[in-house]
Amino acid sequence: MSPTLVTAVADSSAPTSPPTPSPVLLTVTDLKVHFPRPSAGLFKAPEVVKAVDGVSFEVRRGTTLAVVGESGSGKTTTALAVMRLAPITEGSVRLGTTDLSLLGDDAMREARRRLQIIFQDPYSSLNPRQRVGDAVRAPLDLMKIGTADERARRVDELFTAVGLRPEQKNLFPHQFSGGQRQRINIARALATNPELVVCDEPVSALDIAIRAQILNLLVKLQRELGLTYLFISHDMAVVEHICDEIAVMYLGQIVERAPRKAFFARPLHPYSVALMSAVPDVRGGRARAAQRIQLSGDPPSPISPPPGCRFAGRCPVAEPACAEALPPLVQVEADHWVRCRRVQVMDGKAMAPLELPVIPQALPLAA
Ligand SMILES: Nc1ncnc2c1ncn2[C@@H]1O[C@H](COP(=O)(O)OP(=O)(O)OP(=O)(O)O)[C@@H](O)[C@H]1O
Repeated sequence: MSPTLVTAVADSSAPTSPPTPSPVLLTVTDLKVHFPRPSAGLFKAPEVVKAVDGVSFEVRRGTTLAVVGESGSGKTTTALAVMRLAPITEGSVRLGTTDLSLLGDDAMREARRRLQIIFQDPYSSLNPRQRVGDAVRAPLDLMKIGTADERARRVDELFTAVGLRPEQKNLFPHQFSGGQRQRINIARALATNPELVVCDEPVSALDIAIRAQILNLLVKLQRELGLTYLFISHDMAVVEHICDEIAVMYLGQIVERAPRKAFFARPLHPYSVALMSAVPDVRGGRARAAQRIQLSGDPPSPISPPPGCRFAGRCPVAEPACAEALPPLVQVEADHWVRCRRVQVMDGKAMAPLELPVIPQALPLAA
């Protein structure tokens, strides 16, 4: 018997331990992206838009972290900064052991093969006058990867991987549907064999019927190629389908971070609870929509965020103290982090100050 088989037999009687988590691929530490704006008047100081204001997270290899939040919360800017397509004001973005924030232009060009992005709009992200095969091959040409024959073979392989036929490479973008165009964008993003793929709302411009197909394709490719996704979305139903972990952003900061199961079972931050209560498709169907937690007002300006909790002015359970000092992001349960002074921990269990509305049991249909 070979030593490997001996080990396998011996292990079969051992108690099963939880699977070892994969190593961290992406580490974002205290990321800030501040955009200067010209001053509004001759004697006024220039203003700064604090689009991302101290964001930290990690993504493990082969897993998906979803970043959610309302429009303007800083999701896209975070994604662009990770790609080094938005200027990093402070903080660091590490891919494995490489600190992307320190790389010069040449080194960053080289690093780009390891991380790619898929944008929201499958229409505008393709050049209408370029054959789609050339578009998919472009990153390989640009980075001088492989010979001409190898690049051509790779394009065929990529078309097949995303569910298209290699012969379709000679067509132009207008000859494809929206879903097919997004498949072409995915093929292009995968051309250089990246480790990290940043997906910025990749299905929100598509018809509902096509969304599930593209999400399933992303899941399949992740499984087959061991991809790591940073997935930006405002759609909780989409996120529940695809993520392993979730981070909720509000006005440039993360207010809650948790594994998918824990978050969808019981969000803890009042903003997360309000977001979830507004989603008719996630847990509770229309009954949930009828009991929506209405938030009053708009988020404050990212130019002059309030000194305390940034959500305090709209929070249904805020106390006066909430407006005084910014609460830190605190770990309240295993891997579950919340930025809210109202979340208390008792006997190792976090208590939410605002619970999701109770879902009435569906009534049986009358005979
Ligand atoms: N280049 C820029 N210059 C100045 N302000 C910017 C710039 N890019 C983004 N912002 C501002 O930063 C804030 C965050 O924007 P961002 O697009 O990251 O939010 P988002 O959560 O992705 O929203 P959406 O879902 O609408 O794209 C917004 O107030 C936005 O107006």
